[in-house]
Amino acid sequence: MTKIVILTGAGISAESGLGTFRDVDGLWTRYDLNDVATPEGFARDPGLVMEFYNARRRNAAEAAPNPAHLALARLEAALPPGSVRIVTQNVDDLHERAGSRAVWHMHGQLVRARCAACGADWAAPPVMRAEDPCPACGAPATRPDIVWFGEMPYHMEEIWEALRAADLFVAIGTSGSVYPAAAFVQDASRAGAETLELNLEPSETVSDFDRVRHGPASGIVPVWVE
Ligand SMILES: CC(C)NC(=O)[C@H](Cc1c[nH]c2ccccc12)NC(=O)[C@H](CCCC/N=C(/NCCC(=O)O)S[C@H]1O[C@H](COP(=O)(O)OP(=O)(O)OC[C@H]2O[C@@H](n3cnc4c(N)ncnc43)[C@H](O)[C@@H]2O)[C@@H](O)[C@H]1O)NC(=O)OCc1ccccc1
Repeated sequence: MTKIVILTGAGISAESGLGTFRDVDGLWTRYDLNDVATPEGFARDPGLVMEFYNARRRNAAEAAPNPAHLALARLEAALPPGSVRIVTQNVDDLHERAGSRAVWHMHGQLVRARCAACGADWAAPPVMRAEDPCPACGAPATRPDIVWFGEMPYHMEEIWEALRAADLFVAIGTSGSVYPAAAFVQDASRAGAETLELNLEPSETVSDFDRVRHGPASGIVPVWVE
């Protein structure tokens, strides 16, 4: 059974109307990531951070999966169970809303909340406030269930195991500028996997890939899947 690991980034959700980070008018051109995507920024101004993620949660809820998300869900359904694994850096839920099941959110999810005191997590209400009490321990220490810079990504042991067992590694809509995700192509190559980049333009790690196809995800991903 061919094992396929697919890494996705903000580019796959761009055509669903969710801004990317580093493109023209990307999120990091409008917000300082040190203020809104670090534990230090959250400690300094939790209200600003909650506002930032409440707005992104609202945008994601109003967005819809595009043909790239739908094609990946079709691929998973067409192959034997366990053949396709999506590892996404995205915090939106468009993969699941497209029908994908085998999805690891290595940087967390907008639809989840977490307690900064006891670590419990629960389904996030549309609007969250830092002083909201934790349903498990009662502490007024709510934060978005998002992995910020300087924090350990989720599912790392399972991800590395999947990369070691992969026959094919595909990266879709990611600039290859944030680690450890940007090193996955090398991890997969080292383990003998074939590697393919599907992106609007060459990423920062394009030279690490065996094959590349450049163009909008909603066009090139369905063609690759068919
Ligand atoms: C800035 C960078 C240099 N810094 C890091 O990488 C840091 C530090 C670091 C660690 N190791 C290093 C090694 C070297 C240098 C630095 C480091 N990494 C960390 O802090 C990580 C944690 C990082 C996670 C931060 N949280 C995010 N997101 C959640 C928040 C939120 O979403 O608000 S990162 C965030 O930016 C990342 C990059 O974004 P992309 O998704 O790639 O989006 P981008 O805008 O950059 O690019 C979009 C691409 O799409 C393309 N595109 C656009 N439109 C389309 C289209 N229509 N179709 C197709 N493609 C399209 C564009 O051409 C472009 O190429 C994503 O991961 C995204 O999740 N933690 C950690 O390292 O812990 C310890 C550790 C170490 C080893 C092993 C285990 C643990």
